[in-house]
Amino acid sequence: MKSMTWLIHLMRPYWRRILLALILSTLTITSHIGLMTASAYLLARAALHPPILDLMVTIVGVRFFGLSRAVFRYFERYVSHDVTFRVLSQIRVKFYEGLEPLAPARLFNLQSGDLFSRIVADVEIQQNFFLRVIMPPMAALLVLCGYGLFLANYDLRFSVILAAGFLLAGLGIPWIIRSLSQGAGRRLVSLKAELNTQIADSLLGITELLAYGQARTQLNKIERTNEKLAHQQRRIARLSALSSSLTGMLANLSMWLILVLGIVLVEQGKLSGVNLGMLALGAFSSFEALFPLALVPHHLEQNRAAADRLLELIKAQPAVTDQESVSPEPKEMSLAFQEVSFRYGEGEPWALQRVSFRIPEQGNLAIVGASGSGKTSVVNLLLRFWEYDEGKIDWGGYSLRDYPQQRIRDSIGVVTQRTHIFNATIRENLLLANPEAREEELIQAAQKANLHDFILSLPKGYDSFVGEGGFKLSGGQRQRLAIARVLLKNAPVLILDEAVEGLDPITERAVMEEVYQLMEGRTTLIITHRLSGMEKMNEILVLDQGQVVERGKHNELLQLEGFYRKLWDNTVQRPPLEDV
Ligand SMILES: Nc1ncnc2c1ncn2[C@@H]1O[C@H](COP(=O)(O)OP(=O)(O)OP(=O)(O)O)[C@@H](O)[C@H]1O
Repeated sequence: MKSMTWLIHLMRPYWRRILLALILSTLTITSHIGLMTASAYLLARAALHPPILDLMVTIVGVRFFGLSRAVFRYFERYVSHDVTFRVLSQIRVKFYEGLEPLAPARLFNLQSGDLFSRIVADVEIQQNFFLRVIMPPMAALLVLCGYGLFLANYDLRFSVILAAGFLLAGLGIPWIIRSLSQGAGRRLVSLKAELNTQIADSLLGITELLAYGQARTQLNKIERTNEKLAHQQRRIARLSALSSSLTGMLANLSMWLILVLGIVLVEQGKLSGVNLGMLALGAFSSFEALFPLALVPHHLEQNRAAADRLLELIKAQPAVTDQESVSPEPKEMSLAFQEVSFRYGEGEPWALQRVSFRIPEQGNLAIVGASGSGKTSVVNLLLRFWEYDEGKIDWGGYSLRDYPQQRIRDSIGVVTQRTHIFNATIRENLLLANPEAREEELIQAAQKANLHDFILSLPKGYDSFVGEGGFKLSGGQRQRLAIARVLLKNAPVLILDEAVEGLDPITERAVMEEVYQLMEGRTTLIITHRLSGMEKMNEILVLDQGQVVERGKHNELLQLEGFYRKLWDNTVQRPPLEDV
């Protein structure tokens, strides 16, 4: 129910347009009724051969209703779709507003296909809410009142027959269809989401599927889900056809009942014979308002299921929330962890336990350790993606929690192993870090990152497209682009999280040289499990299972003959770059 209240709340600002759409929809059906009644009356009168002038008003009426039906239909479609698309854009805005604070912590649990399905399909479904759920019953009610009153002018029993037909077709048939559909609407929504998830997953992993010869198996899985979806869609199509026939039958029945009653009244001299066809055909055509009603419960169910999925996400509690207090100004660009403990969720193992370190302004620190030891978790906390459970993180003399998240992120430049390159030009990818950067600054950053010459060698230089995920760039070029971004951002704090992971040894060392230059004048945290260049670091922290097991300088740690020594011995030692 909450989700329906949410949707209605979003529609409230457009109540004038909604009212107009409703009036236009009622007028369209009224014109249809008018056309049928006027035509039937005209035929009946014409059969009596009256003077042509007596028929003029009716002839004009037939022409008028014939035209007005088309005109009202046009404007009704225009206004109702305009309202629908306005509401859809509101939903999208609200959804993105709700989604943003959840990134990345709360979104990790969702598969990309599922998220995509919510963003696109679940939002799109809401276009049915006004067009197929709210408007049809209201228009039907107005038509019943209008034509019922018209019939009551001749005999109240006509109105009773019409009301009974409307009740059966407007409530009885939807009830039957709802019972027969047995939650098909909800299943359709979840099957579509499942199909999207499977397709997205398969596309992302297409290389692995091909390499392991599993493409056919995955395709079969998709086909099975697709078949289940098609089965549900066929069921809905059958029910839709059934509902149309039942409504048509009731329309005919009501028409016949009105006709029979009319004949009796004509025989009793209480009704003129020329009105007979008009009243019966008018009743028949008024059922046009009832055809969409049978599927209202089905659409409502789909809307609720999709809106529930949207609300589930945007009403989720963000992992980190900004405090109300005014943001302090850091006294200096230093960073300190004091006995910090953290885990990703209640009941999960500790990712960090009582970790302490301090990086003075413009100082540097490296955190090394085996895979899964908690290195990236340190970065996640510093960037305020997650909230730490115990201890204190201090930034420039104040608790990290005192700063708004954006304030912290504005001061940090990050180069990670998975630098995301957007499907745009090199220029646009660079400007992401500083949209105001001038051309000279752009070139300077690219030169310092050793990327400028490569960019110039491309046919369109800085305006060359790099493809989705930067597939036209090599691993080294991608990391250099990330370094150029950090240079452009010119942030006082630098975090390098496995920045050279996945690069060949020569490129790794070349990129590392650029990274070390980047460190100058910046407070730097390097996360790595490769130990080349560690002798340049002021302090090295060795993490194992979330705990600091060793700390000190490179040579001191080697002499300890402990964990670091083991890591060092297992790392292939490479000669300096000049010797390569
Ligand atoms: N989003 C998450 N939800 C739950 N647990 C997580 C999440 N991310 C990491 N972990 C767990 O936290 C622990 C520390 O992970 P972390 O990514 O910090 O290690 P790491 O040292 O950076 O590893 P790697 O070098 O492989 O990147 C691991 O046991 C990991 O399984």
